[in-house]
Amino acid sequence: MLIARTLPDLRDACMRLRRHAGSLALVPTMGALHEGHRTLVRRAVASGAAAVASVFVNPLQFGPNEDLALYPRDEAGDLAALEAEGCALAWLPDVATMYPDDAETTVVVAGPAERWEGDARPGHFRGVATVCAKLFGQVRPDRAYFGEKDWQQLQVVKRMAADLLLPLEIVGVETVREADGLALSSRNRFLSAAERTVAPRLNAALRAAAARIAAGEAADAPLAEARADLGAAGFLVNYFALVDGPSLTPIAAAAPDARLIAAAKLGAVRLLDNIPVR
Ligand SMILES: Nc1ncnc2c1ncn2[C@@H]1O[C@H](COP(=O)(O)OP(=O)(O)OP(=O)(O)O)[C@@H](O)[C@H]1O
Ligand SMILES: CC(C)(CO)[C@@H](O)C(=O)[O-]
Ligand code: BAL
Repeated sequence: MLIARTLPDLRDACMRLRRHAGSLALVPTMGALHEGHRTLVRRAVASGAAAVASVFVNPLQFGPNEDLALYPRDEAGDLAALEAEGCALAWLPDVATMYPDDAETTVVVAGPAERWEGDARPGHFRGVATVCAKLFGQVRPDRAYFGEKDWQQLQVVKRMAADLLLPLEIVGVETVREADGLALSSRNRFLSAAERTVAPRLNAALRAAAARIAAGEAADAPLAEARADLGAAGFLVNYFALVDGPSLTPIAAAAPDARLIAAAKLGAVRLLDNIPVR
């Protein structure tokens, strides 16, 4: 596996890989890689392209009171995992490369970036869209892989790529879960043992509400009951909503592309999850 830490090294590696494999597939990550990330890399490798994974903890997507300083970092473990999955190139830029002092441009997506995570984390999607636009410009991949676990992020990146006429395909990959339903996330390691036993209830509440809504019930009561049950179990529910999947606008009942999305805090850890309603 090649490792690039500077733009000249990245350009050289990408040119060689493109010549050899014909196409490039990018997996953007913030490191602390787990089976969810590894699944994205496997999907990229299976596409026949040379897989490029970026590892960059992006300061622009963290709010002033968020966990940037505490975000888990494990470069040696990340490189070993990427190599084991057949990744061709690891791109490990530093902050000065991604955000030169004289930079004056950021990317702001409206529509799917509004509401939900957009409300809970002001500026977050500006940071995500900006860093993804830069990564796409640096690597020039034919495809980029994102997890459905961060559903709203996936829709924001798809919207940005379409609106800016970027010549790449954005591929969504189904959420990888623990056996008890908890979506894998780098932040799960901060759950206490007691919180870890409660955490799968978020996914269970989504599945219970989805079954009722898919059976024809209006969303109000299942959503209200899910919020109340999760509150009683110790979650601080941020949102638990039925939306149109691509646009993230709230809807009142089942529809094609309907999706249940939720964010809830358990102790210090903010958990995200979502599932289709069908
Ligand atoms: N359980 C999962 N299943 C599928 N994809 C995932 C999963 N967890 C993360 N990803 C995807 O991996 C990519 C990188 O995510 P990131 O590095 O933020 O990891 P994370 O585990 O989501 O961390 P965080 O704790 O910040 O949510 C994103 O496209 C994300 O959606
Ligand atoms: C897409 C991403 C790598 C951009 O920093 C990040 O938001 C993430 O890890 O999901
Ligand atoms: N997985 C989304 C990145 C973040 O929480 O900032």
